[in-house]
Amino acid sequence: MSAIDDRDAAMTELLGIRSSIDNIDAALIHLLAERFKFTQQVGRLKAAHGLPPSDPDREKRQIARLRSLAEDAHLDPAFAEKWFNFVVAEVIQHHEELAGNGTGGNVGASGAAETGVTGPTGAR
Ligand SMILES: C=C(O[C@@H]1C=C(C(=O)O)C=C[C@H]1O)C(=O)O
Repeated sequence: MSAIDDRDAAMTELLGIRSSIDNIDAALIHLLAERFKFTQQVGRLKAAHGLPPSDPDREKRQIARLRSLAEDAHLDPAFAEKWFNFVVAEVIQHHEELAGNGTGGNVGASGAAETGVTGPTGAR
C-alpha cells in the first residue's frame, strides 16, 4: 500500500469516527435540553412554594452516584463531578430567576459564572 493510499484510508476512518462523535454530541444536546426542561419544572414548583433554589444534600448524593457510575464506565470521576457542578450552577441560576431574586446577569451563580467559562444557556 502506497503512502497516499494509507493516508486516504486513514482519512476515511477519521470521517467515520467523526460522524459517530457528531451523533453523540447531538444526543448530548438533546439530553441536556430534556434535563433543563425538567429542572425548569422543579424551579417553577420551588418558586410557587417558597422552597430554596438549591438543595446541597441532594447534590451530594447525586455527586456520589455520578462518581460511582463514572468509575464503572471508566470515565474520570473528577470530570463527572466537574460537569455536574457546571450544569447545576446554571440550574440554580434559573431557579433564582424564577424565584424573582435573579441578578439579571451571571453574577451570583454558584459556579459557572465565576469560572469565566461561557456556561451552558440551558432552557430559558
Ligand atoms: C433540580 C433541583 O434543583 C437543584 C438542581 C439540581 C440538579 O440540577 O440536579 C439538584 C439539586 C438542586 O440544588 C432539585 O432540587 O431537584
